[in-house]
Amino acid sequence: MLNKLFIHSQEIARKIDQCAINEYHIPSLVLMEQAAAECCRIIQNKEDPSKKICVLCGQGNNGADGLAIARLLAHEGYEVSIYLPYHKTLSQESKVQFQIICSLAIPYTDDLDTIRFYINQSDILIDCLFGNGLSRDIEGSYKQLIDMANASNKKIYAIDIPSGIHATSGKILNCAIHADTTIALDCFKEGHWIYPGKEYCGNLLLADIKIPTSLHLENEHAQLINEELIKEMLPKRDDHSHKGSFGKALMIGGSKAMPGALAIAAKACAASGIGTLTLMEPDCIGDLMAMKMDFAMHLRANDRDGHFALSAVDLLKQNMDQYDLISIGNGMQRNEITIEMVKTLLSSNKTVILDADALWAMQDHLEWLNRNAPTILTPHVKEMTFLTNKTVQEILESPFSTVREFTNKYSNCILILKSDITYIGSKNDFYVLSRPNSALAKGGSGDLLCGILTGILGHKISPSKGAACAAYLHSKSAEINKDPASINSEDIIKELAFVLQKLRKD
Ligand SMILES: NC(=O)C1=CN([C@@H]2O[C@H](COP(=O)(O)OP(=O)(O)OC[C@H]3O[C@@H](n4cnc5c(N)ncnc54)[C@H](OP(=O)(O)O)[C@@H]3O)[C@@H](O)[C@H]2O)[C@@H](O)CC1
Ligand SMILES: Nc1ncnc2c1ncn2[C@@H]1O[C@H](COP(=O)(O)OP(=O)(O)O)[C@@H](O)[C@H]1O
Ligand SMILES: [K+]
Repeated sequence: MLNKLFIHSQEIARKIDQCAINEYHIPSLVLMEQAAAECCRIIQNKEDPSKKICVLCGQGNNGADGLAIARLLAHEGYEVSIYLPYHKTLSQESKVQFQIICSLAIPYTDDLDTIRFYINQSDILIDCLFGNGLSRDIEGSYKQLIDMANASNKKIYAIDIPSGIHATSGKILNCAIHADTTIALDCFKEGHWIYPGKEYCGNLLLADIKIPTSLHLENEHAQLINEELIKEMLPKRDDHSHKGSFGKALMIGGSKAMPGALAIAAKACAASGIGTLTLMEPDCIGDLMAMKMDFAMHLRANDRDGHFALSAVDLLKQNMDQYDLISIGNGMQRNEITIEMVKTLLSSNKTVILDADALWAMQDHLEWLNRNAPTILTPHVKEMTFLTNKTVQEILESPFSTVREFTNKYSNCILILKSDITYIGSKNDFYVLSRPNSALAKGGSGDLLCGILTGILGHKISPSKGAACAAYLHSKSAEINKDPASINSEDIIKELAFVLQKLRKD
């Protein structure tokens, strides 16, 4: 049973396979048999044995997996046919698997017209043309096969990764199988979690092929966030505690035009268990904030034109030492004063969370991030353009390397790159959260996350683990039994209490 869901690049996944074979002495065919048995078990659980299955195999080891899967499915009583290219081009492992197929007399062909017939006769296709070894554009008969499979409208299971999707970039190399289900082998590949690769996977599952966990941990990896991981990491709350045990937070933000952003963040922070919370807001919204927030204390700063006046910078300098962690940005407005306040905070030794307008304020001052205390930044993809030289398109195409480049450069930063998939990186950890939910595709969702993050970081937890917990809590609390169009921040904050309770109890 896999308790950690690792994500690797093509190169590292290959290296891990090779290490398992050469250094741990697990024969390649043993790994393959394990992979085939798991795939067969998954398919058997979903498909009746009366179904006819056509397995499309390539010349490499993804194809060898396909031959082993075909054999096991035939053994379970499915009617199976196989496409296999000309014998001479096959990998060593494929040649062994092919001999077994021949001795069992399972029908196979390398002829495109015959395979068209087999595909039409089948209920299900299994795509084993290319896996982690795809290295260049697909042309010729392989392209014809992929087009044929996609046009057939049959249900398709892709093994390891849909053929045509590059395992690191998630890009389509000329054409790709559009799968209904993809069974990743041993680990996820980065390309499973980048568009368009993710979309081509359909329902994405992971098969454990029993490669030692240590091999994943000692190589560069990311982990997919799931409930088990969060249960392990979520900070406990000792009953013999006091308000000082759970952090003293200051949240800075708000303006006449956007008081709600700070209010939402503050409520989410309170609901996440912060010990004490103070809101620093411009005076013009002070009364409103006091009415909205029973729980918080208030540090009112002078206002000008509906936002902080310059004197807020001095007020911050005089007061900031009292707090353990400070967030800044929600509903704050983009102006020189925001830049000055961010600069002040980043010259301190406090844990700082930069959100929303505070991220804009960083665009010409990235050197401020070279500090000893942790800085947690929460950009959505557009805000990420303030922090790199990349365009939105380039960030979307390379989220793993975008985050890694940033955290390699700013080694005490934790970056939460937000979209319907969220990528969380630090110098030591990398987490990916994928729980698409249109309930969160609304203004204010980012403020909620910032509040939950501040609340969780008040507890004793490393900032990157805290960031992973906050991202999970945020999305899990938005999974409410209501139409997503109507789910609002109040609903999500209420649900958070039950999500936390369940995670801590189980
Ligand atoms: N024991 C193990 O190691 C385990 C491996 N496992 C399985 O192995 C899979 C990886 O196997 P793999 O490395 O053989 O790569 P695979 O994806 O089958 O294709 C490579 C072949 O395709 C060729 N080729 C590439 N691009 C091409 C193109 N555009 N058009 C045409 N040809 C192209 C390439 O040729 P070359 O580039 O060398 O000229 C080479 O011949 C992995 O996904 C998993 O399923 C698991 O069972 C776990 C244990
Ligand atoms: N379709 C979606 N599925 C899952 N999460 C989403 C989706 N759309 C947005 N989110 C999440 O909601 C939050 C939106 O943040 P942001 O864009 O900063 O919102 P705002 O600035 O309006 O508060 C992020 O955490 C993002 O990951
Ligand atoms: K495949």
